Amino acid sequence: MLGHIARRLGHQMSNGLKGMNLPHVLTKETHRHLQSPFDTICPVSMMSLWPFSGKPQDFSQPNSSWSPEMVRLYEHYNALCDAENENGEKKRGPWRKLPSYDRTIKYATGGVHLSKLVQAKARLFTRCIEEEGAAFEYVAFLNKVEKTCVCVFQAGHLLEGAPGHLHGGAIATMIDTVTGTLAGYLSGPVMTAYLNTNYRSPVPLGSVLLIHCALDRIEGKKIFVNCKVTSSDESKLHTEAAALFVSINIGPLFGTQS
Ligand SMILES: CCCCCCCC/C=C\CCCCCCCC(=O)SCCNC(=O)CCNC(=O)[C@H](O)C(C)(C)COP(=O)(O)OP(=O)(O)OC[C@H]1O[C@@H](n2cnc3c(N)ncnc32)[C@H](O)[C@@H]1OP(=O)(O)O
Repeated sequence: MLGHIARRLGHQMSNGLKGMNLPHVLTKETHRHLQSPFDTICPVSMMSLWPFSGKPQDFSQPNSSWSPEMVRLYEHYNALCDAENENGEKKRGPWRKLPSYDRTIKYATGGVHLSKLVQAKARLFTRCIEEEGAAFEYVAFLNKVEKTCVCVFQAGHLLEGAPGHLHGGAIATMIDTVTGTLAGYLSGPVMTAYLNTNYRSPVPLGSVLLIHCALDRIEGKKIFVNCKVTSSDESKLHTEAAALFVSINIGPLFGTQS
């Protein structure tokens, strides 16, 4: 039910919202799935789930803080999104650029325990610093066929850990985000159960990195994803990780019991 909505949302997000009337889709989907007599979350079907006042800002578009290497890699993966067939005609390939917003769903409040103020001010952690280039600059691409995701990440000056180097928590945050996005795309709403991270070599602050994630396997509601973080030319391994995501019921995220 809500899983279906979220999965559809994930698909639409990965399609870049092109040509979509999302408020309409969300309302239609929500109505379609929440009007069962068994649903206890009637209020959700009454409200718009569209979280943004106007057109949402996609924070994974190039901005003036992006280094030439960041732009080069963005353009490289972006070009893979439009493949050509044998006649030289443009067709959609397996790659999709994923848009990135500073919130996902307005009414995914995080639970009834949150105050209205916290709900109103909540932002996705990786998109909470407004100064361009200061923290997490990233863009992710999904390969639907291979069930992989690659993220180009430029680590800003506010993410320092050891002097001059990237904080391990910032690296783990990005791995969680990209592996979680892949798991969420494949299985609908999930939460991280574990994220085992091995830091192999330090990352100079300001570096551009590649985060490669791939699905290992799905066992029931468990989604296992592996991840490697390398330098932008892939010659240096910085971090390896293995993550387990578990499919969840998103009712509690809407402040309901189901
Ligand atoms: C909605 C839209 C979707 C669209 C998607 C695309 C859009 C993308 C947009 C934006 C991208 C942003 C992406 C950000 C991603 C960030 C994610 C986070 O950081 S989440 C925060 C940190 N995580 C927690 O706080 C969890 C806390 N833990 C829990 O809530 C529970 O423990 C949970 C949900 C993980 C599991 O609880 P249970 O009650 O549902 O399930 P049980 O029965 O305990 O476990 C199920 C199976 O998993 C195993 N399991 C659970 N935890 C395990 C563990 N730590 N290690 C090993 N196995 C574990 C169990 O042994 C069991 O296995 P057996 O079915 O018996 O084979």
